Amino acid sequence: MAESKLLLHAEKIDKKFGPTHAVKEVSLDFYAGEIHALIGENGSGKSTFTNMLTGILPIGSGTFTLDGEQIAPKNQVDGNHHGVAVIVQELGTLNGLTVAENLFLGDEGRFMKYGIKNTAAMNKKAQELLDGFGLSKVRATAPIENYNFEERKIIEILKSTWFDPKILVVDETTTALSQDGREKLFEVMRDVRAKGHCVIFISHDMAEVLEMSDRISILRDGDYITTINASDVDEDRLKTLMVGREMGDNYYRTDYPNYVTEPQGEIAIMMQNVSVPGSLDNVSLELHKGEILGIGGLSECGMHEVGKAMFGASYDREGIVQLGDGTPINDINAAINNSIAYASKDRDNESLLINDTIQDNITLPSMRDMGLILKQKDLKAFAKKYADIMSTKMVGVDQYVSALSGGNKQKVVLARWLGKQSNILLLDSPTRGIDIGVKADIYQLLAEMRNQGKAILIISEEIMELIGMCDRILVMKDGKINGQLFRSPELTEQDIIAKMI
Ligand SMILES: Nc1ncnc2c1ncn2[C@@H]1O[C@H](COP(=O)(O)OP(=O)(O)OP(=O)(O)O)[C@@H](O)[C@H]1O
Repeated sequence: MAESKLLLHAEKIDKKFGPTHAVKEVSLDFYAGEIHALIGENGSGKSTFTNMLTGILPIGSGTFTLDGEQIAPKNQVDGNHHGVAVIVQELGTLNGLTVAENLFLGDEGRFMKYGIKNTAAMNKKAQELLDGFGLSKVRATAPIENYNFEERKIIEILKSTWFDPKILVVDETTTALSQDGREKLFEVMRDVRAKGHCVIFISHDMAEVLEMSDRISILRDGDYITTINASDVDEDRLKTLMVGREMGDNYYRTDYPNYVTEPQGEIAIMMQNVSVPGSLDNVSLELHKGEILGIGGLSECGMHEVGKAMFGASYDREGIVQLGDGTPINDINAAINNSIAYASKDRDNESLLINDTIQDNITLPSMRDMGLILKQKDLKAFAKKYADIMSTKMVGVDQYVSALSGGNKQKVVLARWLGKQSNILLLDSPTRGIDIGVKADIYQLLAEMRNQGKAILIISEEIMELIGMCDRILVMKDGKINGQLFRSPELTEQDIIAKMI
């Protein structure tokens, strides 16, 4: 750690949501010039703790003292004015506004003169910031909706740092980013530390936590457990501290089927010459029954459109998507009727009915299989069964999804498709935000489904996940497939990266 000046002190910070005691009198010190990781299982209180610091949530009780001054931000903009910024887990930019308006949201005052906003000056300043951040292709005047999830995340990184915050909270952001986006974020985090400020870094990736942080604090079920120096622990020790028990280190599949260059099994679904403007350029691929097919690539390679296009959810799709028997899949209804499941990377906007209950979210696509008369009791039991299989941390299935932690929301998405018993699963970033314990369970579940003959597509930014789980990996670049690699114990991250760039 560069310096050891106390920058932020949290004193008995506490928060309850009805019956859920999310954060229990947590006291913690953060120093100037450190990257301080906050780790814990899904629902352990990490986001609730930092959301109180950054003004997203009101403080239940307790105090935050930043640089000698007690702060209790009323909202995120107020937080910014107190020197704290956050990059949130989901989308932190607002639709309906331009890029420039998003960048300066709450800070428009700096461009006001005599009560009139100088939009030209605001756009000019925004473009300067974008250019300086290596984002020249993003136009300050364009609506934010013109940009995809990752681009919006990068814009959000810029938004959270241009005013030089003393504390930057990075809440499970890396899994939303591809390799190059991640490097950009790490660069920003190192810069904040070098300036003698502090990064609070929330991540479920233990290797990344060890690589990036100076100190690590652990929360378990809302309780503060301990703080350790990153240099004093290894991954296994961290995992044990986090979950409170020893963890095996075999997450992934250990089998290596002996086909080497040919996928086997019938074709479940295929794309032929599919193009989507700006994303996919004449892509053809086949997904087989009993196969886990991976798709990887750098940002802007188009990989996140593949799942959408196969699910019939892309706008302006050209080309053919059909099942092995020729049934066309041109819209979401046809996809669901033909036993196809899709989990989007943009979980809150595209996968969940965020203002609805866990029960509705899980039962929705299965209702059509449950007969004409739906009994509340049966729907509830159905939802509970699959939420429990996914170890969803919740008060009950009548709880709103918006009240769940990020990782638990993802469990609800997976529980929905598990309940539907879909034969074709198109999973974009399936373990994004999921803690290591549940991650291991999901991998086991996917391996079992594969053995039952289901066809599974995993689109992932996590190269190790692709290597560990897939029979075959397609690497995309510039909207096209740039290479194919087969499962092998010899396959390395470098083999995949080489085809990405
Ligand atoms: N707005 C809310 N209303 C009710 N309960 C909530 C709300 N926000 C969070 N909770 C609950 O508080 C607990 C802590 O959630 P929190 O989001 O802080 O966990 P987390 O450690 O950040 O998890 P993750 O790793 O999944 O992001 C969870 O049980 C969650 O369901």
